[in-house]
Amino acid sequence: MTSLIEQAKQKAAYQAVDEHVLPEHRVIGVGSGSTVVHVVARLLQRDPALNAKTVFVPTSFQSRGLLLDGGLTVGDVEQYSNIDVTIDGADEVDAQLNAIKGGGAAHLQEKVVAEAAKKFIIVADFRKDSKVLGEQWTKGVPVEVVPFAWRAVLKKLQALGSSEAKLRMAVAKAGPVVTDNGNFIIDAPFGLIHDPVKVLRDVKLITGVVEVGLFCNMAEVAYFGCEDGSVTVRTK
Ligand SMILES: O=C(CO)[C@H](O)[C@H](O)COP(=O)(O)O
Repeated sequence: MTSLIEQAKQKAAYQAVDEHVLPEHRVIGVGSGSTVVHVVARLLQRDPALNAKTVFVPTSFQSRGLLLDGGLTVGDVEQYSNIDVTIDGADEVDAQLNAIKGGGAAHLQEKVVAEAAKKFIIVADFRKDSKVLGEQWTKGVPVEVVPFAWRAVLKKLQALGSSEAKLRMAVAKAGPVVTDNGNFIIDAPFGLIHDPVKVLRDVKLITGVVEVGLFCNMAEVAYFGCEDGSVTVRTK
């Protein structure tokens, strides 16, 4: 039986695809994570003739695999820098639609594909819905760093007020998580983030930081699957 959370993810994903992936769209960005699995499932329920005319731009090894397994045509932002719409998950979304992303360590490619899109849509379950970032997602802001600089970046993050910042360690491998881009991830908690743009700027200015998992002023709409089976749609 599907759990409440899985049902919530599915409802949000299906509604977002139904409302934002249009027959005339030719290039669709596809985010990463467990909610995006439902996005791809819904895309695969479309008319196969429509999918055959469409290119899908993945944001990670995981989402590329989902698309290829579904027999869809994949492309990259180098070939397709104008994306009609990108749909992605999030770790937390605030009242203004700013988001924390990178729980799956894919936020660099996710941000590039989101920024290349005319519309960026977030799909999530009820646990991700917050007023202020840092309320629900307390693991910290994911920060992708070049490996040789990680200790230097960690010190700078601590100096910026993230005293609990730490290198993300792998689970089924000794040592750190290595991203799809060959980098490391530092998770940097900043408590409640009332000004995510400032945190984004401050962290991005640290030399050695590749990308910060704060997506500010990017999403047009967020779909949250709720516990009661409904979907909350939040627009800017
Ligand atoms: O940002 C991400 C990966 O880098 C994911 O979109 C985010 O972690 C949400 O994942 P899930 O849908 O599994 O909760």
